Amino acid sequence: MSTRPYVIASAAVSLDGYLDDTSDQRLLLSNEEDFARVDEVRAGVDAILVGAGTIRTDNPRLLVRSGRAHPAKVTITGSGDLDPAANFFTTGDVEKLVYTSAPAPVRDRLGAVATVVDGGRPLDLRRVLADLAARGVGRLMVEGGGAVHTQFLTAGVVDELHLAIAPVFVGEAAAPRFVGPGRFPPGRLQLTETRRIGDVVFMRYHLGQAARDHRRLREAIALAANCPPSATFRVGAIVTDAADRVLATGYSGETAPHDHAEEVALAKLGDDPRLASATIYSSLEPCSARASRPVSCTQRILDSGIPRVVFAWREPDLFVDCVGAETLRAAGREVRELPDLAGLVQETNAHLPFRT
Ligand SMILES: NC(=O)C1=CN([C@@H]2O[C@H](COP(=O)(O)OP(=O)(O)OC[C@H]3O[C@@H](n4cnc5c(N)ncnc54)[C@H](OP(=O)(O)O)[C@@H]3O)[C@@H](O)[C@H]2O)C=CC1
Ligand SMILES: Nc1c(N[C@@H]2O[C@H](COP(=O)(O)O)[C@@H](O)[C@H]2O)[nH]c(=O)[nH]c1=O
Repeated sequence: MSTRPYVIASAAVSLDGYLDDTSDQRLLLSNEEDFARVDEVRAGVDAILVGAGTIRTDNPRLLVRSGRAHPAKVTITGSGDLDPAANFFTTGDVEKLVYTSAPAPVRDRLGAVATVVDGGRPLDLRRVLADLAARGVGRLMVEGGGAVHTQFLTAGVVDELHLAIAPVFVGEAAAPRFVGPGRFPPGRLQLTETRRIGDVVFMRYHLGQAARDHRRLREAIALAANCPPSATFRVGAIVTDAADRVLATGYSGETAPHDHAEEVALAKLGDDPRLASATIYSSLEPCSARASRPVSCTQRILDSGIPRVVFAWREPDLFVDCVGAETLRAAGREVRELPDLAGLVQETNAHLPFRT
């Protein structure tokens, strides 16, 4: 069972690594097009977190500009030195959560405008994240500032890092840096995207387990290219062990026309004991009902004991109403959806009349 949300850390930085300058005016490092990209990311998460320092300095609204639903807003503070009239609290009809190491005085100050939650003393990020997950936050965007980014990265709780590099120098020693000193995750991050956005360069990295998931899921998606022509979904699946070694692969129609990718891969493993700590990657959400065979892939995964399921594309309502992800989660399995890769799966399934 996942105990924390999927965490995306996001920042715009100057060429010399600063988040802002020391002036009273907020430094706009992103350009218009890059702010639109940030807006897309905001629209795809359940909550946005910034540190109390950012609320004091920027007075941000943290809303989605493009008319879609606003995510919840989250902050962390020790002092509770936050103005109840700040935009963070007064804008957007959404939940505002304040995690603090001093709940009683902070509740006195902010209890009327936010839900104040005990974050432990000292504040424990994993406890904060577990509480957010329990409140239904599956995806969290962390926008900063520097103290917050440093702590999330050094605590090893960041899955994706989004960095926009702006073509300016700040050059002030007292300005906030993207991160301060600390014990960061060792080794090189996995660079998964670079994009030129006008004069800004956008870079996306995956870290830790998220990097392994991203790589294996791309491989599963690529397997679907082997599927024979069909009037149904073309899907690829890979089962890995706890050390990320491939145990089995499968693709739709591999051994018979009605085969699903997951059932092919699972059939190759029988009741292999390594399934008890395995992950199954599938380009499509595992089916929960099917016309061609009596047992769904969701049921086969449950029967196999596999504790983790990672998929890219939530099944569109073309043939049946799929509740695979919900069913697996309800049974206590960890389910990771990587919607950023759904477009690749849709390309492989362009023969089907789904709408995006
Ligand atoms: N370019 C960009 O993308 C972004 C830039 N920024 C910039 O970053 C700057 C702010 O960064 P920074 O000053 O580092 O502040 P942060 O936004 O990182 O907030 C730091 C504050 O958060 C609270 N906090 C952090 N960790 C803990 C903890 N473990 N326990 C309790 N409270 C904690 C404390 O609040 P308290 O003091 O109340 O106890 C602390 O002072 C601003 O200039 C802003 O413009 C911000 C976001 C994005
Ligand atoms: N300056 C800066 C960012 N700043 C972030 O945006 C927040 C303000 O958002 P809003 O309330 O929507 O105006 C601010 O508090 C900080 O978290 N973000 C970026 O992607 N690029 C930028 O150049």
